[in-house]
Amino acid sequence: TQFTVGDYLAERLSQIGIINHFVVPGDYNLKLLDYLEYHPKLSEIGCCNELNCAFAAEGYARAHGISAAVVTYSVGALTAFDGIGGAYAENLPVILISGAPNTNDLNSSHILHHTTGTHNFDYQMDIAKNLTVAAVALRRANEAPRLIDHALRQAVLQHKPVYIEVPTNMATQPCPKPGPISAVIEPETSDKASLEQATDVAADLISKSEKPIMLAGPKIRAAGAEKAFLKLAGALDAAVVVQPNAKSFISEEYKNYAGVYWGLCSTRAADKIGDFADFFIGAGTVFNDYTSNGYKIGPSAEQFIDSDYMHVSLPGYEFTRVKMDEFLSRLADKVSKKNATMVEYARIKPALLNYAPANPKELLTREELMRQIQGVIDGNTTLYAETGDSWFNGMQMNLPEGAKFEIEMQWGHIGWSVPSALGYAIAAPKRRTVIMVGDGSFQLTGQELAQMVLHKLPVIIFLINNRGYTIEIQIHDGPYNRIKNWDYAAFMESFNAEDGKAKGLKANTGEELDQAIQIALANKEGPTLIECYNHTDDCTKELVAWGSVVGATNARAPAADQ
Ligand SMILES: Cc1ncc(Cn2nnc(CCOP(=O)(O)OP(=O)(O)O)c2C)c(N)n1
Ligand SMILES: [Mg+2]
Repeated sequence: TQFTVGDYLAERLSQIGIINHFVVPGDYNLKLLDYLEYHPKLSEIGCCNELNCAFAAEGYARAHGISAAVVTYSVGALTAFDGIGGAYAENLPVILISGAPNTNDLNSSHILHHTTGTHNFDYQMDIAKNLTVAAVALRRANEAPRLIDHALRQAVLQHKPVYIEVPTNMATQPCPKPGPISAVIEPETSDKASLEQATDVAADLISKSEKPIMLAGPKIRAAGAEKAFLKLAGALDAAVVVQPNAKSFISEEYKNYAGVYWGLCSTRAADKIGDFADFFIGAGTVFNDYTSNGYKIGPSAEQFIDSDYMHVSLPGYEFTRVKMDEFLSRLADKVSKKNATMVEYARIKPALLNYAPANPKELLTREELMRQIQGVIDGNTTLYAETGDSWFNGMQMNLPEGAKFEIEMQWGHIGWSVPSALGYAIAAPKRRTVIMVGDGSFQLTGQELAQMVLHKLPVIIFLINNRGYTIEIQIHDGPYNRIKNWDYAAFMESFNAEDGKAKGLKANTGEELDQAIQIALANKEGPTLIECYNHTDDCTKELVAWGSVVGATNARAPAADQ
């Protein structure tokens, strides 16, 4: 049969490593979906809506490295864009593929369905350009190979989302076969002279410091620089702290690990050893308003080196085209031991958080809830922490070697965790995926549990029901933070319909939670949701403190000269 544009796109998606792609069908993309299904190494995962489809692809990329979501034009893509903005914010290469009107209609007087009913067909591409690092529209079959390869290469190199628009009559068009995939995936490398000079300058700054500390930020995973970071940490033998949205990117059992560096929300006295240090060697850090507690924590520019995927910032210097991992690895060859922060940390290192068991008959407290969730986390577990007090509860969890932690602190879209964890579990079915999600967040996207039932994914969902938007209450309260309660356990069971194996359980006491967890761990045939009682006022002290700082930061008056 004739090789087509649809075959080209399918082959390229498979060649960059995608096995499952996430879809919501629509008449603008049905033929394209057929070609993806024809491909022997691609199979689709259907989602209930396009926001969840984009989030599921985002989660697949967290576990698998790269992903694709396929949606229909306008009514599909516009909600998918919310998840794509999240993928951009979180440095995840999601390839958003959208159906589009037949090319014959684009410059005609025809009015088409799913559009605003005008002759303007550009609004979708205009939005896509703001939320991706490459946005292409396949208007002629002979251009498809070049445009597809360009978009995919930008996703692979920059670890950011891209957009490919496929008119409904394009997938079937004849198209040349692809050349070697190296054209798309060949990595970039540093400019040699810049790499040498950047590491000379950095080594000199470090030699002049007395107590350097290392700080891993959220972009270190996207840059694939974790090993190089540890090579430098080993050469220096300095203390290592991580930003909250880099938790687990460095093993919490690493000999020099000193906790999450997040001011008053820190763990393991990371803030104290950070205050002791006189120089920060950062990698992939982002001090946004939430991770800097209202711009109140973090090193001064004079005592801070940082690096992103392809550039390095040092006091008085900026080097472009220097790759983070190559920079860290090369720098490790040029530094000598400077372990003052590890010597000091040995003196101040606190005992690990360890709550005493509560009376099993008593109403669940937050501490008892967290003590029992801690017990579920083993070296094969990935813990998802949804926006809410789950951020602060999750942050305090101690992760054994091999455990992973997923959070979305830059985009911070409530409801992200359930669909994202679906994608994650599809990519990594052998891992134990556990979600901590509040009642408010869950109400946005909980229906995606249906796919976990369909695909028999044994995800464990701790639905923390504190009757409302507690994180918002702590930032600024009002009637809008109260929500209608659901029967979340029944909601979970409702997805079984005639043949599912999901379980929806309620836990109001320590004893009920313990029993529910045993049932959840034994349920290999589907997800288990445990609706946990949590009194509205029983939240972390960190959320209370952080909420007031963030609330005040949000409320700053306009600067006088604005
Ligand atoms: C898409 C989206 N819409 C609104 C918000 C604002 N927001 N952030 N957190 C919340 C409430 C979260 O409530 P829950 O999930 O119940 O969490 P907690 O009660 O804090 O444990 C809102 C409404 C948001 N972060 N994302
Ligand atoms: Mg809540």
